[in-house]
Amino acid sequence: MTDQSVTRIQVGGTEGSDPYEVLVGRQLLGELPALIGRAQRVAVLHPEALAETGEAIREDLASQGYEAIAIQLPNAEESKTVEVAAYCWKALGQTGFTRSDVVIGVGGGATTDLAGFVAATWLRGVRWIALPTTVLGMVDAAVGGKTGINTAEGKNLVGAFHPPAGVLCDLAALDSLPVNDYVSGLAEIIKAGFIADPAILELIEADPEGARSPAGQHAAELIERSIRVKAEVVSNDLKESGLREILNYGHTLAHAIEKNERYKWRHGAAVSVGMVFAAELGRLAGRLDDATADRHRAVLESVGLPLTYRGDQWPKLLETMKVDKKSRGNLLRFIVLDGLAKPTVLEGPDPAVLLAAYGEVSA
Ligand SMILES: NC(=O)c1ccc[n+]([C@@H]2O[C@H](COP(=O)([O-])OP(=O)(O)OC[C@H]3O[C@@H](n4cnc5c(N)ncnc54)[C@H](O)[C@@H]3O)[C@@H](O)[C@H]2O)c1
Ligand SMILES: O=C(O)C(=O)C[C@@H](O)[C@H](O)[C@H](O)COP(=O)(O)O
Ligand SMILES: [Zn+2]
Repeated sequence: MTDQSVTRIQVGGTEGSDPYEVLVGRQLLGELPALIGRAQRVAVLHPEALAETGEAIREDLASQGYEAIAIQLPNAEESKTVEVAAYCWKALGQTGFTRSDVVIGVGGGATTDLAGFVAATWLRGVRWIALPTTVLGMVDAAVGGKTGINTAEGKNLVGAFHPPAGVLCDLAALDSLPVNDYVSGLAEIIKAGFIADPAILELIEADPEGARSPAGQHAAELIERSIRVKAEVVSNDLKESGLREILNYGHTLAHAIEKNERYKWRHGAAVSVGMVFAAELGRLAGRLDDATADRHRAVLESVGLPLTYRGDQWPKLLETMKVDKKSRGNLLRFIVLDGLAKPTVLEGPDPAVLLAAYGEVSA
């Protein structure tokens, strides 16, 4: 892809929601006014790490005549709390934010989850635009309209389905991302490879070192392929009545690990361990062949993602997994693979099989 080209990926338009586009390219801010539409006020929500970017966007919008405010959020998972949401509601209230005004979330997945949630709840729902600045935000969090915050009991337990009006993925933003965060986003890209698009796995396996950098030869292709996987799924099942659950591959254990680590682990790192666990669960349940299960370890390790977690934590993790959103009553449900790109649900696995699968990821 040349610097000038912009890829447009359509999303949604089902279940009463408006369709929107995910744009991937560079210098996309010129697209903002069309997305903002006739709003008078805009609020630019950004993390501390992107203070300059947030202020530059605010100034640019103010110079175009919008009443623009910037709301600075804590970095990373610390922003996904009810206290931070309340801080934003207060700022919107004091600015006189009405139903025709627009929230803009500029940052990683934590920022866009929080910004989308604030937009979903303010006046029972105002428009919002996502400007993801991490790989993970571009390929997953900003697309699909899942917004939310954490509670003391677990990850993303409060939220709403509230799709954005548009998503602008400016690849230049990735140049300032620490390598650890870039690699964390690869976990969701690899997830897309295992559940739907094995060409992703082949691209990474051919050049794992290149995959770790935005300068890598296939960076844009990996991002676009993953967005297409997500767009296809959420366009067919926005509110997760079935199909969308496949995007939760690896997440049942991952969310329990994140909570156990008080959200100091990056989401992608936890998803990496969670996918190895899910692969072992699939294998032990007689669904997944050995080669595909082993391929998880190989590709995740090749880019530097973790494969194991503390063995002594199983009872706590199991307890947390019970409030996973895929659970139904006392029934635990996991996404596993019947084969490469063949995701399916495993309901109520034998506790001994669960424990054995955890043994395979225990450090
Ligand atoms: N809604 C969804 O469908 C969905 C999907 C996947 C993940 N998520 C959520 O996304 C979150 C993880 O997102 P993430 O991995 O992007 O992490 P993040 O949002 O926590 O960002 C990681 C760190 O990078 C900083 N940062 C962001 N962009 C930067 C840039 N361009 N340059 C320098 N620093 C930058 C952030 O301030 C933060 O400190 C989790 O809360 C996860 O639950 C949501
Ligand atoms: O979009 C989805 O649906 C996903 O499951 C994508 C996940 O990568 C993402 O982490 C999501 O936030 C998890 O959703 P949750 O409903 O399990 O909180
Ligand atoms: Zn995720």
